[in-house]
Amino acid sequence: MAFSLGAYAAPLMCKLGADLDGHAQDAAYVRRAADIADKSAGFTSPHPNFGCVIATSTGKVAGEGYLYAQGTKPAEVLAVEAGGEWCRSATAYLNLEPGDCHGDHTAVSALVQAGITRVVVGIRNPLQHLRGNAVRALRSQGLQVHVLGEDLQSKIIEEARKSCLLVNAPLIHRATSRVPFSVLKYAMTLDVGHAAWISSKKSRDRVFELRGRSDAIVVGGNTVRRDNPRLTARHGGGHMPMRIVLTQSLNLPEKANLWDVSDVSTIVVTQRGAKRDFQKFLASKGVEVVEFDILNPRDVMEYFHDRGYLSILWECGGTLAASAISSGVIHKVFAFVAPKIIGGKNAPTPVGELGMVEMSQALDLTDVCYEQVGPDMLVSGFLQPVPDLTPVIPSVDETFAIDPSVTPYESSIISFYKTWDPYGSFSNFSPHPIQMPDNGGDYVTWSGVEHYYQAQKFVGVNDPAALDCIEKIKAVRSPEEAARIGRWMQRHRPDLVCSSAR
Ligand SMILES: NC(=O)C1=CN([C@@H]2O[C@H](COP(=O)(O)OP(=O)(O)OC[C@H]3O[C@@H](n4cnc5c(N)ncnc54)[C@H](OP(=O)(O)O)[C@@H]3O)[C@@H](O)[C@H]2O)C=CC1
Ligand SMILES: Nc1c(N[C@@H]2O[C@H](COP(=O)(O)O)[C@@H](O)[C@H]2O)[nH]c(=O)[nH]c1=O
Repeated sequence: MAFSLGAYAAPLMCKLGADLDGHAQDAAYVRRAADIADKSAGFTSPHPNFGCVIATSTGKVAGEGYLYAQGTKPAEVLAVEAGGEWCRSATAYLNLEPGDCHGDHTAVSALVQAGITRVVVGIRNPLQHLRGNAVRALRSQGLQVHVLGEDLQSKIIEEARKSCLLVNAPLIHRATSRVPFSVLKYAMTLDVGHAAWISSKKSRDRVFELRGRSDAIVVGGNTVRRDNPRLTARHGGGHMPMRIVLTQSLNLPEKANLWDVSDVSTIVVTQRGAKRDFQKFLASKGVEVVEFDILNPRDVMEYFHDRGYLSILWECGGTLAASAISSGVIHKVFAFVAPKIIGGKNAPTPVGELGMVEMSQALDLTDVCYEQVGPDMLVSGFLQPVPDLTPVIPSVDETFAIDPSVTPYESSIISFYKTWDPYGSFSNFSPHPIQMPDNGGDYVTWSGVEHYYQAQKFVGVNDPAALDCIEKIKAVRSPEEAARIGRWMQRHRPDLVCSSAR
């Protein structure tokens, strides 16, 4: 049996719980696929989180894998590599119907070639142009495909399906609402949302993790003026989100931690025409400024959706939080509640004025979780439930397997900013290897365009550090990692950047 061991693919010959049968077994393995899929949240963005568990006919797990980062091997490929010969006549459990960024149905081919005979799919792909394609392709190859909620229905199956919806909530919300998935996070005492440090060190470590799962963090002008935050994910080696400041006045200090963009970028979003000189000052610091005619959270979020952002963490104060909630752009809330009371007649609230007067108008959270983090309680829940994308059509007839609730893409616009877009294979981040000539004219294979692009910044520079950087870029598995190394080096060692790339 040829097992290829790796951190993201594991051969296992154990049972998930004793004597699982029927729906219970299907549900348990799909949940497992969802659990491992979640391990790489943040790194996979803008891709969804994919997990695959392969179980033999006797219910033993032969192999499993999850997508480590965008552009790396699909979960299904890792799982069949780990399972080897044990995959013959086995069942593959997927939390999400595979997409097809390679244009060649890599995940489907891997399952078919490994001899898998049955596939259980947690949820269909929420993206219209991918939806139903892999299910149809697998069925056309003679595999039995069961989609939870369509071909399998019971309480336990419904719970497993829910775990699949939750693990890819950002993608599903983004696909249906056309704004990035937004999480509002705040810390409060038992009575108020004070400005000073409220939550414990453990809670703050948890915040770093939350930051690492997000594409960007949003704060308002007051928070920059009063807290001078850094908004970095300081949990070691994790994904670093961008920082976004929303300010109408642009009345911001010249000295601020957010203007240090050597490790991570900052975008300031403001009202058109605001303080032109300060805009120039920010630009000179490497901070991007974006102007809006009228600054409101919905327009800003639609803009960041179009720039390809998947998930946003709002760490603002109550004024902006209320405005964002009222605009309907906040999907989930994380409230850290510290067991302290500070009182105060004019004490700030974590969410400002929403115009509600009666408790019957209060917004209810759904799928609420309570978790003790050190001395604090973390209460989280959805302000907008994860949309249910189950098609109403029977899954046997795949011809009409298109979700009518997802707005069709404008036919005149070709979208390829992100790899999951309909023309995503044109994206720099698409996982297609390319061959390019080196200095001697010999063709060298690069993992993708982004790898090649980043490395070109340092080509021809007579310094061992430049060569070392090129080799590092070449070696990493994902385009995102290549981009991170290239951008980091460009900021920290501009002297290593060749003149044509400056
Ligand atoms: N307990 C906690 O978890 C947190 C507490 N805080 C505290 O909160 C205080 C700041 O609170 P607060 O002023 O509410 O928060 P913010 O500064 O986060 O948000 C308000 C500011 O956002 C800008 N803004 C841009 N667009 C809008 C809009 N459409 N609606 C509302 N504001 C918009 C304005 O900036 P401008 O004035 O520049 O135009 C406005 O003053 C600080 O003392 C900070 O310490 C902050 C974050 C978390
Ligand atoms: N006060 C408060 C928070 N405040 C948030 O954290 C920001 C500071 O981030 P940084 O500069 O990166 O450490 C601050 O501006 C505000 O958005 N967060 C919490 O987890 N707990 C707390 O008690």
